Parts: sequence; C-alpha cells; structure tokens
Amino acid sequence: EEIEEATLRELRIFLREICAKLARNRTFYIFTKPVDEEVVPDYRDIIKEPMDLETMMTKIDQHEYECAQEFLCDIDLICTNALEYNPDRNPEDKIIRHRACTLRDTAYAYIKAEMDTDFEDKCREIRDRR
Ligand SMILES: CC(=O)c1csc(NC(=O)C2C[NH2+]C2)n1
Repeated sequence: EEIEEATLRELRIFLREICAKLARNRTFYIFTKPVDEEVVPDYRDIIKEPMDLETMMTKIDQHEYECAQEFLCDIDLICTNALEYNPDRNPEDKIIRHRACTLRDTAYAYIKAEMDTDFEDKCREIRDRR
C-alpha cells in the first residue's frame, strides 16, 4: 500500500544515516567490512554468521530491514561475533571487545535519540501484518 511504502522509504533513509555515521567513526573501523579470510583464515571456522556495517548498508538497499529493531539485531550480531572471536585476556582482544560494546551502545543511543517511538511502532505493525 502506498502509505506503507512511504513509511518504509523513510525508515531506509534513517537507517542509512545511522549506518553511515557508525561507519565514519574510526573506533569501529574493524567492523566496517567483512573479515578477510586471507588475513584471518580461521574466522569462519568460529563465526558462523559474520556481519559488518558495509553488509548492513547493502541489506538496507535490498529492503531487508522492515523496522529499526531488525537493524539493531544485526548490530548485536556484529558485537556478539567480536566477543566470541576475541575472548582472551590479552590487551588486543580486550580492545576489540570494548570497541564492539561501544558500537552496540552507540547504535542503540542513536536510534533512541533520533527515532520516534510511534514511527518504529508503525514499522513493526506493517512488518507483523506482512
Ligand atoms: C571483526 C573482529 O571481531 C576481528 C577481526 S580480527 C579479530 N581479532 C584478531 O585478529 C586477534 C585478536 N585475537 C585474535 N577480530
């Protein structure tokens, strides 16, 4: 229905802005592109569902997010993947875990600060009906 398509267009514009803003932050550089298996050969032995911000931008353009909650699920996936792949006590792992938690908290804060709750409710209502 045309009104619903206008709502989903607005959602995609909003999510692109959030995704671009996260990808511009150098703290999150490690999460901006898929892990290169040439560089990290065992990554996909451990992480079964890789996710990154570039892939998320492509998913927006392919209409794969029908509400902000679904976008945040992929942010959570980026975060949990990083915590699982970097579990050790050493400083390098700790830094990556801290960056992952900062990505998650920053994404949730941007959505909460810039998204109308009844806009999100409307998106979920459309999703649930489809
Ligand atoms: C995206 C992501 O979580 C990632 C990419 S490389 C990496 N970790 C390392 O390279 C070593 C530090 N202990 C293993 N984590």
